[in-house]
Amino acid sequence: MSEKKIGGAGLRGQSAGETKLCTVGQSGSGLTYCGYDVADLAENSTFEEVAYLLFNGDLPNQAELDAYKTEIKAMRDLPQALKEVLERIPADAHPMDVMRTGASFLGNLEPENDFSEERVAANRLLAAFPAIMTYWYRYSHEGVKIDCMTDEDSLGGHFLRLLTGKEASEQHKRVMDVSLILYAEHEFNASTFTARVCASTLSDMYSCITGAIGTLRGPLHGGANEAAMDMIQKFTSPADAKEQMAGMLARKEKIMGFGHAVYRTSDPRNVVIKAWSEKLAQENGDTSLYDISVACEEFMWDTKKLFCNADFFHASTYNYMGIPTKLFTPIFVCSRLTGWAAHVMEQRTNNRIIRPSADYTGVEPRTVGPIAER
Ligand SMILES: CC(=O)SCCNC(=O)CCNC(=O)[C@H](O)C(C)(C)COP(=O)(O)OP(=O)(O)OC[C@H]1O[C@@H](n2cnc3c(N)ncnc32)[C@H](O)[C@@H]1OP(=O)(O)O
Ligand SMILES: O=C([O-])CC(=O)C(=O)O
Repeated sequence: MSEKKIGGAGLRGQSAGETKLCTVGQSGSGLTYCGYDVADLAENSTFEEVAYLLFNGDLPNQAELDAYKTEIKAMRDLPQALKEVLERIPADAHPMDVMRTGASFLGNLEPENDFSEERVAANRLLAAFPAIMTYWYRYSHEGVKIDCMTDEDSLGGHFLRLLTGKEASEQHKRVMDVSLILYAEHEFNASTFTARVCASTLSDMYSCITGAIGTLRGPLHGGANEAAMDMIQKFTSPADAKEQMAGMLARKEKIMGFGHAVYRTSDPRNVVIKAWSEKLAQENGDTSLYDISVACEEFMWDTKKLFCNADFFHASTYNYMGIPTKLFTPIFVCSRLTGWAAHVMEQRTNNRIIRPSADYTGVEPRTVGPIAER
């Protein structure tokens, strides 16, 4: 096997375009959406305000926010044909495949006919994703056909109610809101770049989002929150976590939820979600999952100088809220839809088809010989 190329591989460090939406790692570790620090947004805004910000470039005033929330609340239900498709997807399907099919099928029923409908398509997906995920989950796992409309004020609260059929606590609703804010946007990450490449061919919003979901699914990207949960659940104590992780590193296994393509010393989303994980652990009374997670964080920093990315403490946070592990990455979809759609709209305002070049490393030119002589 030839030696792995690190330098320019994966387009690392290269600018592939301009954006007004986000900066990542500009001061080493910072993250801003349209000029606002993500920690400020997580403390002082709601996910709906962030969605509005990404789609419009500015935070809404109260009247604008009220109107926006009313608009997307009315779009939460699913068409009957989509419910029937979701009912046919087996319980052991990957929930990200369900999200991909849900987005794609909705695009058949309610296509974006031209770019003047891009906001409607984006808002429709935003409003419908929680029901796409939970309608399939509860039908396939519990045999229940849920009512996809709720009176919940926030998208996070709406999702939690669809998942359990009961109203979640104010604390859990707020944690979900913060989580959706943290995951909303991240510049030219792999899934967003996929969406922009698709948009650059002048394709429709649903195709861009469907492609982005497929890209987010992988464990090196959004799938890491689920993979991190699978890992920490196997550890019996902080000491066991350190011992097992040492073995994983010796076997050159990737530790999910650690490291980043852009940040070098920390991911600013980690400190926010870690604090919520700790609060939920205390509320729960059993802090062992949080303690194990902290041991993992210490071990990875001490041995490899690798830090937790946004995904790692999301695992324990969601687990403390009783969310099934297989829904972790689909929740990421519900949030990142805002970033993806905003990038699609931005790409369309100043478009040139994205088509880079490749350095050829294949065989020298040759001719096709007769098949009997090959
Ligand atoms: C929301 C998100 O999408 S955040 C990212 C979520 N993904 C994960 O948590 C998966 C685990 N992490 C990784 O695989 C990587 O750190 C990535 C994909 C996030 C970034 O990849 P890169 O930019 O190539 O990482 P970077 O250049 O810093 O790392 C180089 C070396 O560091 C080591 N390294 C980086 N991350 C890890 C890790 N989590 N575990 C073990 N070793 C690691 C590896 O030795 C890697 O060498 P390799 O190419 O032989 O695997
Ligand atoms: O930026 C990246 O490469 C991955 C990431 O953290 C994200 O998409 O949130």
